[in-house]
Amino acid sequence: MTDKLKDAKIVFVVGGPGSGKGTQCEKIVAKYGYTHLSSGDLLRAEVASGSERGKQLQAIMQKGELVPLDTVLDMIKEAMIAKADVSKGYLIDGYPREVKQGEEFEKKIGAPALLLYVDAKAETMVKRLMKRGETSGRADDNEETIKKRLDLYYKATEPVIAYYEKCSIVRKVSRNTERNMMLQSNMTSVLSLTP
Ligand SMILES: Nc1ncnc2c1ncn2[C@H]1C[C@H](O)[C@@H](COP(=O)(O)OP(=O)(O)O)O1
Ligand SMILES: [Mg+2]
Repeated sequence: MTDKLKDAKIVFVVGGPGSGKGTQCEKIVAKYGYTHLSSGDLLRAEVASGSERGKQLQAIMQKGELVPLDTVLDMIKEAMIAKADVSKGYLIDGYPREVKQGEEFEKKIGAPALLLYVDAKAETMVKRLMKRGETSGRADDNEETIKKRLDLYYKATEPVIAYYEKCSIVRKVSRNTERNMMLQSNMTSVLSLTP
């Protein structure tokens, strides 16, 4: 455990590729002033830096596979520490991608207060990703890689939701509930500053 992050409020944001995790996070940032950290964005920044490690990451991401756990966890932890003095809490978007990632996070950083599950139909996710691919410039927004990312989501990431349901910290948000989400008292009490 890192001292600086000892009492940090942590919210995991989990959902399939193109489910709208980033959009939900932006809304929470606007309303609650949380720090948004997207594992995918952190990884893409490393790729963009042109480093040797970035090149290896790029090759993995292009195939729609998961990068090594230690790499992504180190990056998240570093980014969290960098914001520790000003952060009201953290939205960890795109992590954990598998149960093991959640367990390691808890060992090295701390336990999440909440898991926000961004639900969307497979068909919707594929449509959005194909559309995003027209302008995103992302090497993984193509039909073949999208299919692999979806398969991996159902196989490796969905079990994460069941895992955290056991401790009753999962809150589901889908298109229908989106508008009401910010009014839900359980969300508000966890996210707000008042103890
Ligand atoms: N927690 C994590 N563990 C391993 N690989 C990850 C990861 N988060 C992101 N990646 C890698 C694999 C993903 O296919 C890629 C893009 O991630 P993302 O930006 O979260 O994409 P998506 O739009 O599919 O949700 O980066
Ligand atoms: Mg994203």
